Amino acid sequence: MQDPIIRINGVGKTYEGGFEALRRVDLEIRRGEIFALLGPNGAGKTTLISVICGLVSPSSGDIRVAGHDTITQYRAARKLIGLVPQELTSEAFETVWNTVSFSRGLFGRPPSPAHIEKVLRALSLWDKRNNRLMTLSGGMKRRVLIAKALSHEPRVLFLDEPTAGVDVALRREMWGVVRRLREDGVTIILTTHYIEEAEEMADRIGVINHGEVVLVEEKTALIQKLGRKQLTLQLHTPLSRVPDALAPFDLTLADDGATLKYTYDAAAREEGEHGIAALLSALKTAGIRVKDLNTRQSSLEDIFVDLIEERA
Ligand SMILES: Nc1ncnc2c1ncn2[C@@H]1O[C@H](COP(=O)(O)OP(=O)(O)OP(=O)(O)O)[C@@H](O)[C@H]1O
Repeated sequence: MQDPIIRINGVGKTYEGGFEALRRVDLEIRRGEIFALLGPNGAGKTTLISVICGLVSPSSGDIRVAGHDTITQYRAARKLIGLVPQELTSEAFETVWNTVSFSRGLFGRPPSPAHIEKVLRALSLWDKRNNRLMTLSGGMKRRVLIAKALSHEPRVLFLDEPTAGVDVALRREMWGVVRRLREDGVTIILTTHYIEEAEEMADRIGVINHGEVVLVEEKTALIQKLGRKQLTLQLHTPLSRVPDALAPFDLTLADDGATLKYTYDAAAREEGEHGIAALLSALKTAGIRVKDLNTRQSSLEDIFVDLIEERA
């Protein structure tokens, strides 16, 4: 495997007052991936991002960004990182161009109008470059946040809940922006409360709960591995109970007597003893006629809720 762009090694954080927000986190972020960090409120997502960005010092462990230690080589590490916070701070009277150019200067980079132009064009902000921030729509302000974070040409971009509180159209637009950045080779780490966002965007997913990374997995593998499938059968004639012959399938009969549900591991072979083909044939033998059927794959949301509840 390629060298990871971020290597987090045994990182813990205990805040003053004794609250342990992170417990021995080990995590590697791959170059060029979109990594979604999921977790309930207070799980430690912002703390982890802040530690990686050098805004909060870890109580234990160490972090390397492209080989640079975030404490002993802070400037070199920080230069490679862009951080998109949730909200714009008060620069209402500044123009888009000045705000973004100024951000670049903060990282000690020499002025580069060509780079600022490229960023503004990529984010569809070029026409607005001379507008004051206060005159922009919510969606444009979000894009300015990203432009600022990209002004110094980082290789890793952190997005802290990039679409919190925005409408569906804008959320989709933001997803498009993030995907294009990835195509440019930027590694993206985003935190989100929206499972749909992780499901849509991420290559890999990390789940953090009570300061611990409880799971890291490729998104597709995660859905396949932990996902369950549910087969719903609409029966021709309602049943009063599930016939004994079907007991091995562990079916549930809805109150109307006409809906049977069968839940099974998505990873399990469907042809097995308890597979769908076996079930359909057993139904036939039992003389139960099926009017309609459909299957549903459990979503990442189902998986996530199960995981968090398990560990609560
Ligand atoms: N400066 C601080 N001092 C003491 N405790 C803190 C401090 N900052 C955060 N915490 C606590 O650490 C825990 C983790 O907070 P953090 O902000 O990292 O969670 P989060 O996963 O980002 O949550 P959310 O989804 O609500 O933003 C919380 O219980 C929080 O109250």
